[in-house]
Amino acid sequence: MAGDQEEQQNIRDITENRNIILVGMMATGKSTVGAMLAEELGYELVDLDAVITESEGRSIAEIFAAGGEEAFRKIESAVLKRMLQGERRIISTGGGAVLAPGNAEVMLEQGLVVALTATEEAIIARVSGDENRPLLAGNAAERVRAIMEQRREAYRFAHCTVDTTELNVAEVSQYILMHYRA
Ligand SMILES: Nc1ncnc2c1ncn2[C@@H]1O[C@H](COP(=O)(O)OP(=O)(O)OP(=O)(O)O)[C@@H](O)[C@H]1O
Ligand SMILES: O=C(O)C1=C[C@@H](O)[C@@H](O)[C@H](O)C1
Ligand SMILES: [Mg+2]
Repeated sequence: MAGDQEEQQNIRDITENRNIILVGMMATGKSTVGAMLAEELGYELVDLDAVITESEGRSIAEIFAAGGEEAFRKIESAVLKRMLQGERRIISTGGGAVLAPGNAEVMLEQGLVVALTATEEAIIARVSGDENRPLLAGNAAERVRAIMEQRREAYRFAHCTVDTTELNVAEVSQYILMHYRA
């Protein structure tokens, strides 16, 4: 292959096999959009919360109940780093996977990092009636507001950001694919 062509092929190989890593607040759609992207691209879907639950043999609520948030974050960081060692993966992280020091840097190295956002109102509506998020126990709307305030800067490190408030899941996926293929 001539030099130029070879370089072009290398660039294509790198970009085409790159992981896509979805970060963002709870209920911005990381799991749902991740599943659609994996289907579209024929990539492996890695839903971090699901991998943690499976490898621990316990629910997220049980992990929080036994060791608190700190114990959960340790497990989450270890699983995240393990899952990032691969390619052609769609990695839907949990909402707090960006919090532990160093995780953001590893994500940026290992793929295209896309932050999903939504307004407080949209998030509160999407989590209503869902009991599976220990950090939202009690008054879920209050907890969403407090956590969003705490994490105001936490998702800014991403390569790009998509506001999902007015988009459906298919529209969010298409938008990400456009960025990925660009
Ligand atoms: N763009 C969207 N428009 C409307 N509803 C959505 C959208 N994206 C996701 N939802 C709905 O919001 C709920 C939460 O979505 P999902 O579980 O994908 O969020 P998540 O970001 O993975 O949350 P978590 O951080 O807790 O894992 C689901 O009921 C899903 O169908
Ligand atoms: O935002 C968070 O901190 C969390 C989000 C979920 O995906 C789970 O990872 C867990 O409930 C914690
Ligand atoms: Mg999820």
